[in-house]
Amino acid sequence: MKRLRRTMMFVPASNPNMMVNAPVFKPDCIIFDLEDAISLREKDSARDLVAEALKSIDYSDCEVFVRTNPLYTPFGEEDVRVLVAAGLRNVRLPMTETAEDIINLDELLTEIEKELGLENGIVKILGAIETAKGVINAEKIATASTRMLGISFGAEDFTRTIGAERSKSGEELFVARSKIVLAAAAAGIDAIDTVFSDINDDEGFRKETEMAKKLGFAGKSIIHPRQIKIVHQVFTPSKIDVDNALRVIQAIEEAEQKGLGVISLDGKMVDAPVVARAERIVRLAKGAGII
Ligand SMILES: CC(C)(COP(=O)(O)OP(=O)(O)OC[C@H]1O[C@@H](n2cnc3c(N)ncnc32)[C@H](O)[C@@H]1OP(=O)(O)O)[C@@H](O)C(=O)NCCC(=O)NCCSC(=O)C[C@@](O)(CC(=O)O)C(=O)O
Ligand SMILES: [Mg+2]
Repeated sequence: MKRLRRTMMFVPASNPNMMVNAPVFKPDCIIFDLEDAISLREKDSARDLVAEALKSIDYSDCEVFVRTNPLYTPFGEEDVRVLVAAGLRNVRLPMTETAEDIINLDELLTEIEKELGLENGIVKILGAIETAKGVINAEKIATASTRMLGISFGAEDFTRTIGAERSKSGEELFVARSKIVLAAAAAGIDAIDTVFSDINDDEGFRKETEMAKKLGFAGKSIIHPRQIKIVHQVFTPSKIDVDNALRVIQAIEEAEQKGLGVISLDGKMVDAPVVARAERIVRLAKGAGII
């Protein structure tokens, strides 16, 4: 079954306490961060900490990613080499701006997999798009490698690159968000929305999360455990949604037996796209364990 990626929680890779506790909060995914949350002085020790954590802590209830440093920095290649050897299977590549950025990582992973005797392609990539150039190239990035499992949006860096202030209403992000969702959908991979930095503003966070869901994102990057519940509430179908979806599927199955492809249910047309949406809701509900 397709994995749920409603929450991707950043955990600074210099904080052993947070690294140990992160799975207890049950985010769908954990991202150990070696990039912006780690100072230059700590880059090597943080990488070693992640390697140790991957080898010794059971993260099996969460999907684990590492946000490595970009490959154009002195740390990126070493991050990937050391951590794949320690068991990492998902790389979140920051500041992805072109298809070449992904292709370079793909080639490095191919080389490392060969050296370690791993199956070719076992390590997957999530490309983090967080610049104007990255947004413009989103379609090419999303299809640059068969390893791609998603693309994410990073609004903090993005607003910096376009010279805008980040607002809570998010008008300055609308086009970029939609472009990322479209690129991911066309490539058949997940789109993950950006972080919301004001940990204490639950109402603002919920609004932004609801908007991300409406736009078509599969989930949201987060920075604090208290944001998990809100995202899971928003991205998990409600009981009413699930009941309606099950009724739609049952109604269309009965109709098909009578040779009908389109019917009406409670005064609303039910045809193939409506059924496909209902099936998606059931899949999400099953993934979330509520069916
Ligand atoms: C903000 C704060 C310091 C607050 O900490 P505080 O300790 O004051 O919080 P408290 O409320 O006291 O925590 C209560 C209990 O929860 C534990 N706890 C808290 N947070 C936890 C956590 N994340 N994981 C596990 N455990 C956690 C804590 O250890 C404590 O446990 P305990 O002591 O046992 O009670 C902390 O959350 C934190 O560091 N967050 C991650 C920050 C980060 O990684 N930023 C970089 C990624 S974004 C970026 O780069 C932008 C981007 O690139 C994005 C893109 O591209 O997508 C772009 O451009 O947009
Ligand atoms: Mg960033």
